[in-house]
Amino acid sequence: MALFAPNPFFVDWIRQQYLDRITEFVSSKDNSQPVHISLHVGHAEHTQPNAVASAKSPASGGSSQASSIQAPSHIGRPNHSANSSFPQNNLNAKFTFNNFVEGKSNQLARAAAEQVAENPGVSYNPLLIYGGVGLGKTHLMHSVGNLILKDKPDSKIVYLHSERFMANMVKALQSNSMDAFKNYYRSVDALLIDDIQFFANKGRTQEEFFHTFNNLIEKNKQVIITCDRYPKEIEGLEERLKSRFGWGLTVAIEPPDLETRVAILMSKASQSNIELPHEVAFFIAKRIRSNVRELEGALKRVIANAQFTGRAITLDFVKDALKDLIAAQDKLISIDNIQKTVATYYKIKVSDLLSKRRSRSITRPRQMAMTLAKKLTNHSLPEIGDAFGGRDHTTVLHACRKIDELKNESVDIEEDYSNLLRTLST
Ligand SMILES: Nc1ncnc2c1ncn2[C@@H]1O[C@H](COP(=O)(O)OP(=O)(O)OP(=O)(O)O)[C@@H](O)[C@H]1O
Repeated sequence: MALFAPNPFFVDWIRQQYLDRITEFVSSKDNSQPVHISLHVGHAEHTQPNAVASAKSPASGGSSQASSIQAPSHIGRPNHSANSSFPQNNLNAKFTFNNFVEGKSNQLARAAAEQVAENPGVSYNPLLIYGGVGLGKTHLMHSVGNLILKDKPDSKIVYLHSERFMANMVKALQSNSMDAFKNYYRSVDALLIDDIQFFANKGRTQEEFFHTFNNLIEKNKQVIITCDRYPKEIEGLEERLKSRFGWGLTVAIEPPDLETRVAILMSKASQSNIELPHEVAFFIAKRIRSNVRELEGALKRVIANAQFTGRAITLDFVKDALKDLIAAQDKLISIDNIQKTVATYYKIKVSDLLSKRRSRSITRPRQMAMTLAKKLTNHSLPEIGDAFGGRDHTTVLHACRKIDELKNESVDIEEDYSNLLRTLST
């Protein structure tokens, strides 16, 4: 026996809430053979000639069309207008593990995401990926969803931005359909929710998400969350949520290093069937350091310009095509800017960084600032030394080595480095 409903949401909702009771009801009318009821989207009279029952949308009154079997009158119905806005089957098929370029900066996040995709609800739950804008958090999230779907095509995977969760909730509140809202989000196999920082200071949304989250985790349904910073740093996010986010695994994505940026450019170019000379990829990657989205934007601009003018993609051509973008980037991350950011972070003065003072409280921030200047600007070691009160290039080299070493030994230094890198790169 087949039951029809007007949309996938309604089908899910009936399955979750009423299928057992409907089956029981139908069996009690006809106990000559076991009753199996399947649920479909559509209308019995249009789609399946041999169907015997059709659950109608609330607007149409809900009576059975193709047979005398009536849905029990106590079955409530969700508000249709609110439901139609719930996201479903909305993964971006373009984002997969295959086209996600791995580098040191995203290795851990990628490995964790792959684990989750292979064992949803079991490995790490929730999986929380955080990092600056345009670094591939959403890409990884969709990759997990796409892989789960490939293995289990019937899974209900819902991806949505935190703002959409809030908007759906507000709509449900307005239309008196909170039960439908709750049922929908608590019936998924995996909930992928992007940019959770938008929940800051939204008490009611956090409350609702808290219960949805608990419900899903209790049922071993996978939750994946992304955030633009370490969640504990979000002001206005309830402690109980922050602590729950830490139940599973929290992984960072850092801005990619030069080699990874080159690899990403080569990969994106080849996806667009463009042969990108290696020196050109290297040039773009060296100049555009902020994030992968910017990198992709630069490449798209180069490709469009080349196609428009019919010119070959040479180094000179690219320098010209990207000159304003590169000037803007250079302005954004200057040694000056790095010194100011580092001084503010460690609550010292910029003049301390440039001074001859050798106390630990000044030396470490100075070494950190030099290391960041080396990583984020195109200045040479002597230029950086000069900018730090006329120091020698070997001092800068020593600073870079020292910070690299300390990053492996001290969680605090590692965290300082990541925080500063993120602040400066976004
Ligand atoms: N390692 C990578 N390999 C291939 N493409 C990448 C990689 N990292 C990021 N990208 C691409 O960069 C673009 C931006 O990535 P994405 O939207 O996932 O960033 P995000 O971290 O979610 O940023 P936001 O916080 O702004 O939402 C996407 O087109 C994505 O495919």
